[in-house]
Amino acid sequence: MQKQPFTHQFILPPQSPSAIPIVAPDAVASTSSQTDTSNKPASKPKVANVNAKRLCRNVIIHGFCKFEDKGCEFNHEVGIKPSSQPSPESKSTVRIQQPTSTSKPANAVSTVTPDSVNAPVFVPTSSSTAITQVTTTTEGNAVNPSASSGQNGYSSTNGDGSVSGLTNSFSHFSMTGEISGTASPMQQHPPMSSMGSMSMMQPGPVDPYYYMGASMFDQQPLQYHMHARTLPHLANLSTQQRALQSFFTPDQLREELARRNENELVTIPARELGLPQEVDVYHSLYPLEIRNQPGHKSMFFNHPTTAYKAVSTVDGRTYVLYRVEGFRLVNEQAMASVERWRKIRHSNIVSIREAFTTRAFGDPSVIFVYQYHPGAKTLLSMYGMGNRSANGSAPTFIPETTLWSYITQIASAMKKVHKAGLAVRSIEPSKILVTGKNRLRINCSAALDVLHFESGDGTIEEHQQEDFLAFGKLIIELACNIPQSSQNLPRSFELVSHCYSADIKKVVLYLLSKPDSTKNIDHVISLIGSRILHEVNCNQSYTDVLDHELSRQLENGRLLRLLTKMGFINERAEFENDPSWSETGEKYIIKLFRDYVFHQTDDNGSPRLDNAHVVSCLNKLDAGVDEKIMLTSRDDETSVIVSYKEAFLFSVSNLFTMSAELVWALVKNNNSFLVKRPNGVEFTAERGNLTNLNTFKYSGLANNKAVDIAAAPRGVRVTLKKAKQANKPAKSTHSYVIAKSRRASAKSVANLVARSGYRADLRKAALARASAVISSQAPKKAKAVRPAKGLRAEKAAAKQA
Ligand SMILES: Nc1ncnc2c1ncn2[C@@H]1O[C@H](COP(=O)(O)OP(=O)(O)OP(=O)(O)O)[C@@H](O)[C@H]1O
Repeated sequence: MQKQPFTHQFILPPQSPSAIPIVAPDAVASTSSQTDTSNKPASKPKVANVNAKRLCRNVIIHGFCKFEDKGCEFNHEVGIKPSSQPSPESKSTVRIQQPTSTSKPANAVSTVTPDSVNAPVFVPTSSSTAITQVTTTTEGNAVNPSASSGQNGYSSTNGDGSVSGLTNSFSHFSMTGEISGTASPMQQHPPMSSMGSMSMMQPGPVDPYYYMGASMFDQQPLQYHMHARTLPHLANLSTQQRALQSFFTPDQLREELARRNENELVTIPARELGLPQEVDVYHSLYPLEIRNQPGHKSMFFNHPTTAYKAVSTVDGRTYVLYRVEGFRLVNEQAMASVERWRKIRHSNIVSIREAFTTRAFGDPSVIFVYQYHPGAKTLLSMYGMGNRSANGSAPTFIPETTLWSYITQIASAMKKVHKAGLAVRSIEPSKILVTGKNRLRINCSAALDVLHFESGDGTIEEHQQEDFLAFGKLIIELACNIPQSSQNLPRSFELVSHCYSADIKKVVLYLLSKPDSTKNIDHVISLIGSRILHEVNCNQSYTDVLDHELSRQLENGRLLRLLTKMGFINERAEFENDPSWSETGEKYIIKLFRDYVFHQTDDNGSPRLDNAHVVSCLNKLDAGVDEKIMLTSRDDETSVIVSYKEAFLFSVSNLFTMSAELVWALVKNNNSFLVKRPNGVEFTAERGNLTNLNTFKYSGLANNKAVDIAAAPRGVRVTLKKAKQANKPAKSTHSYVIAKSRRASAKSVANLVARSGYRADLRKAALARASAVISSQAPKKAKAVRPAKGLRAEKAAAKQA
């Protein structure tokens, strides 16, 4: 059966809620009606009944009626408006006037149901086709995806947004196969043809997108690829979405680390503070606390003391100098205990570096040098024990888990010290530092051993027993959070029993019990028991958190390396006149890629600061994905389509074509082969370095031509670097195995390295290395053992017997 030719009339089934029947304007309708009428067979009998005026349901549903010529009594004249006698179905349909070139549907928007926005969105049949169209525009204006919408191939609407303009713009996407050139399979069997067979829409020359509704084309299409959507509120993020902050270190941790850095870096010219410029090898002294009363005696040292932060000229690190003022050290032997303390490494002890006497402050002073923990506070200042006695404020109780954590840490430190045959002697709220969340470190180790050496105030065992008492008092003071609370023990125990579990009291009672030779730290640890496990668990969980943070920073490091690489390559002064960096060279792509990543602009030419775009581009570059992007020059004259993979390869190859001097400048202090010796000599273990010295001449990493000599299963293997294949690791070297006599091998090595003009400057080093390798392969001579005589012979005989 022959299908009805396409007309301007669509009558869609009323059952479909989103269907929009489109009716031709009256003029057209009447014309077509007349035409249809004229074409009607004259013999067709006029049906006098009512049905003759009603539109056939087949026409409504299918667009035609196969019984039209077989006696169907309904009206098949689709051009005639059935409004004269509307069918029940037609009442529910929404009608849109078809726009003509002269009349724009002013009320079209208002008559269209909201569902009409669900009309299919325009999708070009092939992106590459679209891009080719765009890039080879006859006006010579290559189009940047980030350029204005007028050039993006989507909006060739007239300034007034008229539909005629739109029809033209889409004409080359027509599905009728009428476009020039070979029709794609898609065009030969357009999807709409199947719709046509359903009589929803007939295939024909009319733009199939027309019915999408004129109102959709009145506005400029949004550039979805240009504008990142605003993220939903933090509370509404779905599982795959992440807030921007989640890519970086949490604020609290960052703040803490930044504060520590600041503490470490802060400095004031020593002269302003009336301090010496240098004390021994330390400079940039900065007092860690301001003393209001000069000559204030420390309760602990029983001497005026001051703590300074200072930088060592030896290793550039920051340390704390504890100055005990006006102390004359008579016996040099006193310093011996410092050596023993230096060997103690424990996470809850501030390690001591050295101690010395000085007159740099104008008086005889003893200086103890300790590791610096930026931002550390003493337990005393942290819990305000000292201040509270003055202002009488109520004590705040330390949570029991925190108290157990403190007890565990101090017990652990004591165990280490006692095991080393020393006594802590500084378990005091003013000498215990808090260096992180609930992290304690016992400070001022060795100080009393040195200062009280002369007076000989007791044995190590006695001091260890004192440690137990000091520990017990500390727990009482922390638990009650009242200074000197250990002096009123019955009252303090009452308070402790009231606020904490009985286990704490048990530990304190043991610690404060009469000194006894059987009293030891192991017993204290057994009393702490399972609390230690809790502490270990907490610490490991915290380590996991920090590990996680570290791994995220690792990703940042990777991206930074990529950025650094691009930074090294782009806009180098020495490439200014290099033709391979011209506007057409392959290296130019890296420049364009940089612009694509960082210098995108919006329609108004304002910079787009889209972090997600930058991170995504760099990740794709790093992974070398095949996705293609169009890079456009700043003057819009050149457009290149490359994949991330190609861009990655260009960037790598260009990095390797950097000058050897530049590579050396980059790697000389930062490479994984470096072996630094304490005496200042730097060795390196990279291949291609004949002397293993970290110098430019011998560097196997930096030099384009380098020689490596190593032992082969037989003879020596000489490997030469191929300068031209530097960016292809598999092909970048050439190896020769020389298995000859020592002299002949030396000659061959010299020929390879020097006579060919490869690296004459390495001749001597190459010969020395080859000789050493050959020597190492020579069979070892058995040592002639002297026969034993005399006493030795007798001893040997006795041994054997
Ligand atoms: N190793 C260190 N790292 C960082 N800061 C430290 C270190 N040692 C001490 N401090 C800081 O120096 C300041 C002074 O320490 P000091 O031991 O003199 O405390 P103090 O309360 O004044 O005791 P005292 O009453 O005995 O003088 C403290 O605020 C402490 O935070």
